[in-house]
Amino acid sequence: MQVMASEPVGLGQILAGLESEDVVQLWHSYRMPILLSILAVLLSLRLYLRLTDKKEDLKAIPKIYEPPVEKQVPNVRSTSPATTAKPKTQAPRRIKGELGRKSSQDSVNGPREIQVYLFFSSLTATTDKIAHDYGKKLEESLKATTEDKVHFLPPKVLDLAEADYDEYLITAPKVPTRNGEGQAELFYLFLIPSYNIDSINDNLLEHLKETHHDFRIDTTSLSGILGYSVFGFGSREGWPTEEEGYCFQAKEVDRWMAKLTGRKRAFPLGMGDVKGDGMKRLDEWNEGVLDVLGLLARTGSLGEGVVGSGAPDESDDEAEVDDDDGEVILGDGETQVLKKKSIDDVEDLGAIMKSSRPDGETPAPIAVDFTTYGKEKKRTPVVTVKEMVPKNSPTYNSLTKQGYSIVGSHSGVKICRWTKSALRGRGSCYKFSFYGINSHQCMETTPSLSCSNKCVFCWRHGTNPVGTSWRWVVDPPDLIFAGVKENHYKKIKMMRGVPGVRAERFAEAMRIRHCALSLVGEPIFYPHINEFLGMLHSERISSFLVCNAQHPDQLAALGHVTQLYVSIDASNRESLRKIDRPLHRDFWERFQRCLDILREKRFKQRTVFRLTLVKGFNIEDEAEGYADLVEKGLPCFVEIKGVTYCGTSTSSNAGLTMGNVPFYHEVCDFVEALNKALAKRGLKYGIAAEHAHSCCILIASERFNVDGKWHTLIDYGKFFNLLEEKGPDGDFTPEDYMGAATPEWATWGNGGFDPRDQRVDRKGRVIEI
Ligand SMILES: Cc1cc2nc3c(=O)[nH]c(=O)nc-3n(C[C@H](O)[C@H](O)[C@H](O)COP(=O)(O)O)c2cc1C
Ligand code: SF4
Repeated sequence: MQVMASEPVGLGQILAGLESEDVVQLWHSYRMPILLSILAVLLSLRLYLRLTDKKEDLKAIPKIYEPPVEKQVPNVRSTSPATTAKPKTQAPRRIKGELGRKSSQDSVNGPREIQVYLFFSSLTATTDKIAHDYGKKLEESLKATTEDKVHFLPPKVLDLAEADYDEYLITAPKVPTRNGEGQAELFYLFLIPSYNIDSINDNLLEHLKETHHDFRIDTTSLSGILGYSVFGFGSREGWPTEEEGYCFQAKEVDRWMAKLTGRKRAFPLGMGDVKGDGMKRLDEWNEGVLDVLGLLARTGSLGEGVVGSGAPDESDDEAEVDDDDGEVILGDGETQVLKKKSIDDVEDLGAIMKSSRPDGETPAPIAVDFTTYGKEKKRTPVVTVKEMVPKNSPTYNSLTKQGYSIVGSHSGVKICRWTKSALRGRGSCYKFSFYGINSHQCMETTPSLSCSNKCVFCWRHGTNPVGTSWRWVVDPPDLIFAGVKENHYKKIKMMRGVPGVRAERFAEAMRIRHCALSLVGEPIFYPHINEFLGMLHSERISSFLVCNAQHPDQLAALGHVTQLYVSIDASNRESLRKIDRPLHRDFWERFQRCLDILREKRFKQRTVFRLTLVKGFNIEDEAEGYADLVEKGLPCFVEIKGVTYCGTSTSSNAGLTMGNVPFYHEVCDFVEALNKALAKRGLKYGIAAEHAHSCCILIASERFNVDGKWHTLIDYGKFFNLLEEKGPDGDFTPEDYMGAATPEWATWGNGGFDPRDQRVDRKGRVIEI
């Protein structure tokens, strides 16, 4: 074999050309360099592996134990030896809050102990004195609240000018229980006057803000406390409104505490004018705070709706709550919420109702003609067939998901959008402007979720049963009355932790004064509606009842209500058929009879026509037709309202789009045309009031115009007195309980927004008016 040194030859070629002797020969000649090269390669490989060793063994064989987790340090800013002695880590540690914990008490022996801290600031000593007096009063009240399993330690009153923020306002301090075996749970109260000059409040706010933004600390580092509440003092003399700075620093403290505690606002921010209602407001706030502390003592939780309570329906996120509720209004001022589609149409519902029976059977229900409830007819006992909204039915699930509480088997209650808005001082519904109804004291309910129409503008036909006769179990009125009240109050209480809720309105809301029987369904469908009304009135709760002009016998048999509405959704037969999609074949005749009954009742009841305007359905060229209907029924009032579109499947199924929603100026034009048409007929009516915010205008009979002034408000006290004196069928007229003059700001041309409140847009931003 020849190896050509001058040409580069491949190892393969060389080996291929070798005989076995050649190989031996080659080995003898080159074995030393070969062996040395192999050794060098092995040594370099070993060296390389050692240098690049990354403990890959973790991947292959997981460790069977974890190193002990470093214990939490309570106070990162503290310089105490206990803190500095802790082992340090390279990266900054995060101090964590304890959101969602039910009880922070570690003690296993003895009762739980709760320590209330009352923080205050004071420049001119007023709050200093109030805080110390209040501290003593609180101590007495808490003694009474103390239960076997819970002990309230005497409250500690702390001046924010002296208190160590690091100790109390970074993380919850560890306060040993009396037997030293555990830790007390903490509750914070703040009494904060506001100053538009530099003061201790600025330090406090700066501290809260810094703590929230400190990257080493959990953003909710104070979530270890049970809850907090703030009360602010200010002076309306110098700072008349909140926009002008009234109690502005208390609001700020409340806001930052909400962030730091993970929204554990146990009771809404209270505010009081030091030269006016200050002490009264403080008392109201104190009552609320005591209620919550009582609840904490009994249950260890802040109650439903408050974050940290662990309840499924904890209040919304601070930021989210500032947004619009996501509620949609269709048809009228009453809140009708539909966020999610559940059932597409009423036809589905029939099938669902059938299939929802536990036994899967579909018995032929015996229809009970509820129209036998008329005065002259004998009441037929109602045959129990099945429940209208059984607990396991999709209807039930759908309604409860939308925020309804179902009471018994056919009644519902829901806190309306305006009630929430009024609680937050963001405006009441048009019924406040027109009739003096306090929205935050109004309960919206129905004793019958079922209805006999499928109105295009009403989303409700998508989720609740329909029928022309009552075919269901009938719940007794006392069960419904107790149930709706209980659920209404429960829902109001859930607003406690919502930002912006005003303490005084919250306190007032715990007394229902009005009931709007118009939520969903047809209230007079319920066979015991008169008994139910009697219960409302016996507690001096006013009744605004809305019916759909399809049940003349029930209408005729109805006793006194504070205000009686009939929905007038169209001015002629064809239009009514298209818009209301009634189930009754003789719907037009029923409608006409209802108008006749209303005419007869006009000197006994405050009768109202409610018109809901839907562009393309019932506005165009119908002013004259509506005027004819007014001439027939001669109602005391005509409420005209533009439909509000929600964009849900149900409304779009009904062929409704945003294009069907009239602008406010279009509603105004219509109202003026109707007013002219009424005058043309010699009818004595006039445009009395408006609530532009909800696109609603009121035409009133001149019976309610005294000396050139409209008197659309109601004297509720008088109404109840008359009712008590004369009974539900007694002889008294709407004029007998006519209230004071309609406030100037609510009259036609003045917008109608309650000047006490602040107007906000859908994102909660203040609207300048
Ligand atoms: C210098 C000064 C500035 C004030 N600024 C405001 C203010 O901006 N907004 C407000 O509502 N009240 C304001 N007030 C009213 C105080 O909040 C109110 O008088 C309070 O009760 C004072 O409490 P104190 O006596 O404990 O300091 C101010 C009072 C003072 C003396
Ligand atoms: S009347 Fe009552 S229930 Fe109806 S919208 Fe007004 S506040 Fe709500």
